[in-house]
Amino acid sequence: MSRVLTLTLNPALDLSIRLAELSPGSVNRSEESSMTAAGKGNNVARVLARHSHQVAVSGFLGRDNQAPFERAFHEWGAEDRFIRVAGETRVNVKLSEADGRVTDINGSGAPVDEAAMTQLLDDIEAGADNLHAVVVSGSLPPGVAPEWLSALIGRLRTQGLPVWLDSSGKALVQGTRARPVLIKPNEHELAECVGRPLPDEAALLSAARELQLGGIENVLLSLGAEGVVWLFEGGTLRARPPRVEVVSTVCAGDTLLAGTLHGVLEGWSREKTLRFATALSADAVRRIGVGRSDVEDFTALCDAVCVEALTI
Ligand SMILES: Nc1ncnc2c1ncn2[C@@H]1O[C@H](COP(=O)(O)OP(=O)(O)O)[C@@H](O)[C@H]1O
Ligand SMILES: O=P(O)(O)OC[C@H]1O[C@](O)(COP(=O)(O)O)[C@@H](O)[C@@H]1O
Repeated sequence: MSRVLTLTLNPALDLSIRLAELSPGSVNRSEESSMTAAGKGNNVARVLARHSHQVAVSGFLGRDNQAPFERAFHEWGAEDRFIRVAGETRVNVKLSEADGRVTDINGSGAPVDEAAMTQLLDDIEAGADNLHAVVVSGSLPPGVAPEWLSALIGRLRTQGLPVWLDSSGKALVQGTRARPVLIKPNEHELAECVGRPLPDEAALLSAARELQLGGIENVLLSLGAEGVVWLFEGGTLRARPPRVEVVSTVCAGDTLLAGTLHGVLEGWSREKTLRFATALSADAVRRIGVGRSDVEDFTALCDAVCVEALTI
């Protein structure tokens, strides 16, 4: 069992709605809906806690609707170290249609002030002992600048902590400058990060390698249904998931990151780690929410993942 801190600076309540087909501009009827405590770091925490790691969750949480988060953290067995801020945590809407199409409507989040940012830094400094990894995931709320994120990652690194970063836009650009040990961009995020279009797989792989050679030890490039490419010093592994029935792709990226971190913390080989993480994220798309490894066919799912070494 390892100790992990997840930082979700901009958490969310995910309102997931399943419907046959979205008809914009008219009254739609849902087939199923649910509200879940989420946000990228929290989703990672949920998966890690389920795999027996000791997890602390932190970031900024709106005081006015914190009850469902507190219930969820308690249920997951995660230590709640969120800094409370004024107002409500955002609600993100996820519309999943029968054909697998997902429409995300993500809010901007509750504003965060300097005092809360200082409190978070102090709390991290006080509670960083014996951590095996820190996951920093998701977008930034109003008031938090990408440069602050970069400084935060720099500080964690100075404390000797391996930081895993999954973000987007300017936060990813600035966060990457502080050299986390791993980043997990999808293709759009990678293009934003290097500041140029990446029209095909060759362009994507060479941009990912560029970042890795520039000092990011691991780049985990996620490619949706096409799978994932893991670039590290001296090698590249590619994994392809089996075809699965798509219910919702929301949380697939968070599950992939959590599954990879689980394998690394367990000391597994990269091949075993990537196979597991790819299978876990394939399971995530079969359901609303994060992937599960306690399902009956999980071994078969792992066996069906195709892992190969690439020479790039
Ligand atoms: N349709 C799918 N079938 C099987 N696996 C999938 C599918 N979509 C995503 N995945 C898995 O989930 C991972 C993350 O998905 P991706 O969409 O790339 O991430 P993000 O949600 O961060 O954009 C992929 O690398 C892949 O392993
Ligand atoms: O912080 P962001 O980038 O707005 O993303 C938050 C959203 O991403 C999620 O964490 C899902 O992320 P992935 O689909 O990339 O795994 C949702 O739970 C949440 O609503």
